[in-house]
Amino acid sequence: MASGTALIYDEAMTRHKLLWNDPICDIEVPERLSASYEQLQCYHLVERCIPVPAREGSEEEILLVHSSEHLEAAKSTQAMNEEELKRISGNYDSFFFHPNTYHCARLAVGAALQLVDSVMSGKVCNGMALVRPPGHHSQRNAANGFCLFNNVAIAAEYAKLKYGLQRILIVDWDVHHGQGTQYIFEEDPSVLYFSWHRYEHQEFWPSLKESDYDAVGLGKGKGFNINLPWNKVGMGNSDYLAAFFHVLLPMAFEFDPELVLVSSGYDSGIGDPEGQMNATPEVFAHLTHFLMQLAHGKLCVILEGGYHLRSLSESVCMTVRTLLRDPLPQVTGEMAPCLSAIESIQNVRAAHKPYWKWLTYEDTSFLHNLSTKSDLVKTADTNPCRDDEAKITDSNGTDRIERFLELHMKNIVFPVPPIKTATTELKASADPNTFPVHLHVVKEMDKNELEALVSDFHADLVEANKTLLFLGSTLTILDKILKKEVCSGIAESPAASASVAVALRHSLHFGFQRVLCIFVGDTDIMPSTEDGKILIIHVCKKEQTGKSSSKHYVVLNWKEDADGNDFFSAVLGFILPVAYSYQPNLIIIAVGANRSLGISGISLIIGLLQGLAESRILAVIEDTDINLMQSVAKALAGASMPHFGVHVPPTQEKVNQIKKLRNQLQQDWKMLQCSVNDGI
Ligand SMILES: NCCCNCCCCCC(=O)CS
Ligand SMILES: [Zn+2]
Repeated sequence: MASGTALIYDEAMTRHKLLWNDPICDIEVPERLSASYEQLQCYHLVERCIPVPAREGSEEEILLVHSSEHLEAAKSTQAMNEEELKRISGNYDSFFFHPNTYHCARLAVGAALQLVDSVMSGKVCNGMALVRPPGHHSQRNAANGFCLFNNVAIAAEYAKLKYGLQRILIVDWDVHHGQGTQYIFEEDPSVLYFSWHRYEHQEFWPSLKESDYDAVGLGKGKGFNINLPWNKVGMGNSDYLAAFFHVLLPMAFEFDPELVLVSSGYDSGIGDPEGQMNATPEVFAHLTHFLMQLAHGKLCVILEGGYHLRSLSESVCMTVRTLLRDPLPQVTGEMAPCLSAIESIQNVRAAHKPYWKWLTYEDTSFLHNLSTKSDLVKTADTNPCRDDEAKITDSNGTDRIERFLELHMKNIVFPVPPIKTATTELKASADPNTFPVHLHVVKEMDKNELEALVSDFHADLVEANKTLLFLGSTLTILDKILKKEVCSGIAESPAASASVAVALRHSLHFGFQRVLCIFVGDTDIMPSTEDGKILIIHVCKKEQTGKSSSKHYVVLNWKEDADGNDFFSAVLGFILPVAYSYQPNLIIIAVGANRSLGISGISLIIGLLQGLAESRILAVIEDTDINLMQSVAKALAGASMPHFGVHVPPTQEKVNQIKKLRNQLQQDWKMLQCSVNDGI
């Protein structure tokens, strides 16, 4: 399993610059690259990455996407004087040439290809390429929107050709629609393209009809082009997370890509003059973390836009830190998507319903059927999504953004230590290669220390006759986590329910305010949760007599489908949104007897929830299945997800159960919202 993060940066790409006055293009400055790199150095992240050199993309590689006319036109600019450069630049929408542009654009292409090679060869697991000029607006025959060659599109074609890949996911979180990339792949089912973008009902550049949610791809490519238009500015962290939970991630897991490329534009971040959005840098750590759960972690992040230097730099650092598998900082802001975001999410889900199994069962419907979309334009008020925060990004807000970000980044807590998973003597740990990840083995708590602890706090929970010892490993590991000596841990227990009950009580006693417990399997002990300090999600086979779900105690009846894992939609569409709404300080994953989930379902939960609680996860395992222990250890240690078997969509009755729970709880846990029809 490859490890390590590549970083590609070449100072030569700073030599493309605007030579004349052009208020549209003057934000695409060389300092975008140097400031980002300097911030990475400042956080000591450069030295933790594996440096990979850029190279010039060859003409042949550029011709994978572009016409020879386009290539020749670009090549001819190297010898031009300023007047000629200005004239040829005028042939394109929002593009400028400099004598070095062609060379820089070839380096940007080559950097992207070097990154693909580093990941596909297993030299690294993932990486980031800091490049300019950007690429996602450029088309077969035209430069556009600061872009000359489409770096990410060429990287996708290159990966298909050289590595025979058949499923590549491109995630474009830049705030502009990568129409260039859409045009290149809209008939190609081997490339799933997802883009969200400021749209404002076609008011915002590039103001294209085909940037709307109903552009789903053409011919064989139908269903493989996903456009999520933002019809208001001021979108924030919760809007972006909801878009991942309810649109991108279910499709991405069903698509099961072999490689993930990110058109990583940070003009969707706060303070950017183009985007006017409110998402803060740490959200990019969470978005990156989710994508690392796909394609065995094979992820290539390639820079596109981002024009507020401080916002750009901080977001780049958040991305690289996550690629290095550092635990994620808590995401800030109210976990509630705004109405406009939910409308867009609902519409794009409805538009894609005919093409995706997981959607087939969801009774999504268009907000307004397409003919009345014009009504939306009339109703759309021009105010940004959240008036209060939007003030931060008003025009003369530059210095105020600096101050805001200065303060915001100071308040961001980076968990220490970076991910380290502890365990006590595991039966299997004798054989090191069964645990392919480094496990920090801790000494058991000694008997009298344990007796003192239990008798003080937990005697009522532990019947006298039960051997106290089994509590030992749970409390030993929990103590290490509470004291931040380790991030996560695995404890074996012959009675998961009792161990969990004591662990929950102990955590609250320690002072944690919100503990999320996901209990998989049958259990009888369910501690009281009414004060909101504990949220239980109980995944079990059979109907729990007399226990209906409530805000802090959710029962999810799920018996995994025999021939595959259908649990994706429950994790992505329900558990993840609830967990992110709750923002726990600690997560306890317990696996009791008769677990009704497969190992991949349990690993998926751990992998996706790891972004929460600063990665503080305690796993309490009753089921001594060695494969389960191994998978849990790998997931906790941040190793990328195992390959999930065949993706089977959940049955109608399982989807109905999720829908019912979503309707029942979406007022409490607002990240569950993905349509406005349910009378929000
Ligand atoms: N009234 C005309 C306004 C034109 N604005 C063009 C902005 C291009 C932005 C391209 C970009 O950021 C790439 S990521
Ligand atoms: Zn952009």
